[in-house]
Amino acid sequence: MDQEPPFGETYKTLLHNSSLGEPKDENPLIVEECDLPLIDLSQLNAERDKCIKQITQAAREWGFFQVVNHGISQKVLKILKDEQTKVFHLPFQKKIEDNFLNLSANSYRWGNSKATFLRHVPWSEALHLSLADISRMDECKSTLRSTIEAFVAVAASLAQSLAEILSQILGIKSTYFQENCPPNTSYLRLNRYPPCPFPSKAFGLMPHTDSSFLTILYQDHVGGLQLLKDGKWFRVKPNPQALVINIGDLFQALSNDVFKSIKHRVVSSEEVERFSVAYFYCPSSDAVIQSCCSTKRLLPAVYKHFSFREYQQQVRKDVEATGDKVGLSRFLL
Ligand SMILES: O=C(O)CCC(=O)C(=O)O
Ligand SMILES: [Fe+2]
Repeated sequence: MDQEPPFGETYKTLLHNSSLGEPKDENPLIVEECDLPLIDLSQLNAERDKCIKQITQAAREWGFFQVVNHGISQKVLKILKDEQTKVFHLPFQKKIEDNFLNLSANSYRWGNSKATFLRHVPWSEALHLSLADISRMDECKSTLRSTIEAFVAVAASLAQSLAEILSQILGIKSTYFQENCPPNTSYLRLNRYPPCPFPSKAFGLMPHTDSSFLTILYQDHVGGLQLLKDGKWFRVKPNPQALVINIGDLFQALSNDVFKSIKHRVVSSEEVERFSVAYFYCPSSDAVIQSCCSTKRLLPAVYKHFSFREYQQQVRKDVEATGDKVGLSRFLL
């Protein structure tokens, strides 16, 4: 189909060599179903302390949880999925045009041109948008744009509220996120995972942690998201009413390892395409991340101070050099 990126042709050699020297999987065979903690955010009104405790506990123990009554209507989520489908179903040649949807260069991404192993090729395509880009989006895609804007407006305030809740037990001042994450410093990523003929050889998205403070994910009904907990991979069962929240590297560093940025990956289906939307709550490039050592936890800092710019540059450098991200361990003291 002319909508599909040319995975088979581009990665022919990697496919051919795929049994040779590919990096080893971490526990590839053990995949279990898991019931992520499911938190009803409407309880923040009636039983605030109990709900805050659930959120904090989930972030410590899992680094991942799901929320319902999150404020994003099912109607917005449905229109977003429909619009996302239309955009990714445009011909591949159109998607790689300069100025596609009037977005910045490299907003449309697929595969990984730097990969030297099939294991490092994400069998997926994505639109990676800085929030500042959204207002420039092509007028002829006005429904996509207005739906993204509706999603982002709620996601932004949800992200800030969750971050503020989580920061309470760390003793971080309540204005920290307001000050460091002004509007438009976060990112939105629309993902599409085409059916993959070799789901055991290539990931839809390889194991990674997110570089954000936290990520809000909306996944469709197909499934395929897995997370690594206690050395085992767990499938996250799709819940159409829920959003998935995960802690990112910046919160792990800020919390001095109290909250965990957990590795996750996507295993594609052989038969059906899958869509997801990820909102990465990020600070401005100049923001300095400094491990908090709250009065209750006088543990020495685990990480050096670093700016978000330094972190992003290091990630880019590692991905270019090896096809993979090293992440927080680069900044250990
Ligand atoms: O598609 C998914 O379920 C996960 C997406 C993801 O992890 C990401 O975009 O960073
Ligand atoms: Fe992710």
